[in-house]
Amino acid sequence: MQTLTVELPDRHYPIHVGPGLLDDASLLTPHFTGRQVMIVTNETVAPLYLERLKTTLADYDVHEVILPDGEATKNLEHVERIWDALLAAGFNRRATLIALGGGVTGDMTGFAAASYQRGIAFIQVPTTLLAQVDSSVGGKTGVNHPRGKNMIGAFHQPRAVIVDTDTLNTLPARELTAGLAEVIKYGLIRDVDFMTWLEDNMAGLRSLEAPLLTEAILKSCAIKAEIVVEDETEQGVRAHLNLGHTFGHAIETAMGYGNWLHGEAVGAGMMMATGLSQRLGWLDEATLERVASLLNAAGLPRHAPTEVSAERFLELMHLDKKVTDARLRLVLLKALGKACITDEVNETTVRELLENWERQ
Ligand SMILES: NC(=O)c1ccc[n+]([C@@H]2O[C@H](COP(=O)([O-])OP(=O)(O)OC[C@H]3O[C@@H](n4cnc5c(N)ncnc54)[C@H](O)[C@@H]3O)[C@@H](O)[C@H]2O)c1
Ligand SMILES: O=C(O)C(=O)C[C@@H](O)[C@H](O)[C@H](O)COP(=O)(O)O
Ligand SMILES: [Zn+2]
Repeated sequence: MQTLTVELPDRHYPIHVGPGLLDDASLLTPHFTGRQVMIVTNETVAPLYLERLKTTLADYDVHEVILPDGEATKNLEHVERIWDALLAAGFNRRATLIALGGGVTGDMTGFAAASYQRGIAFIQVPTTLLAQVDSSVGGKTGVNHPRGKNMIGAFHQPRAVIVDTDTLNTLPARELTAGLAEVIKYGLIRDVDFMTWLEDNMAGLRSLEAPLLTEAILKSCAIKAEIVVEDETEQGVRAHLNLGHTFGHAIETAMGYGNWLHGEAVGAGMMMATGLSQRLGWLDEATLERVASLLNAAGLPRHAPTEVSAERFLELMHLDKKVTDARLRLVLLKALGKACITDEVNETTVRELLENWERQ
């Protein structure tokens, strides 16, 4: 097992990464704030891992909530199911929530923890690659609104992140690929050497070679932790983690939550952000090709869906949380490994990109 620490100014928490960690009570119990524990998971993950985690925690007062699966369930109705279960069990402020599953489970459990009795402790036990490299770290929690992605939420940091890398063995290939989008993101925004490493090792990652996956998870979490420590509530540099997301979230919302996976939409969105950076003269053609090849090698889409017109894109992109004073604020690339946030891109240039971008 290897451990990173997220060293926030006033708190810190561990990210433990390794095989078999679901069986290790000593990684979880020191972070409990009392004996009451509620595991939140979904109907796909529960048959795979819930009993094991409950056995690990047999000495505690452990309850469970099993939610339906899917991005379309990431809403207040299902957070309410968690609140209801906590109240029905008579849980108080000393209760601890555990999110066992992917980013959907983690985001909703985190938000339930942020809001139940004005805030209780929670622990992330991510079981998708995407959740292990991104959503379990950093404390962004929340739900979607029919009008826009992640529109309702709170910053609420977990007490610990426990990444059992064995759980990736049951993950469908499409979900692994979606997680690779966020892994590639870290290379693009901050670390060209990591991007080169990904180019060299993409085939091994996709065939679930454990040492490679562990290295990719550790590197991704290290980059994310570094950025979150610098800017916990996204006043500045944290927005770099949003590369491709202004386009990507528009795709997810326009297509109906769950039809394009988050990672797939971010893959196409990163390609569009890279294309815009090239149009602005910041990147050359060869760099654009290099990004396209890496996304392709990961099995990610590079084109936007035909169903989303330029007009609809722009409408949804204006709902992005980074927008200020009605101006789009986009995360683009000044160079490979060097992200920037800008509100100086002329909307006509964005419209031209959207009108001419190949659709699939
Ligand atoms: N909070 C953040 O910082 C942050 C960062 C990135 C993404 N997100 C959010 O995360 C969500 C996407 O997360 P995701 O990609 O994990 O999706 P997800 O939670 O829907 O999980 C993907 C699928 O894999 C299944 N699954 C989970 N673990 C499994 C396992 N080990 N074996 C087999 N199946 C398994 C799930 O049941 C689901 O069907 C989006 O809502 C996105 O907005 C949040
Ligand atoms: O942690 C962050 O900050 C991120 O932006 C990570 C993203 O991968 C993630 O999808 C996040 O939920 C997007 O945040 P949002 O504020 O645009 O909803
Ligand atoms: Zn994301």
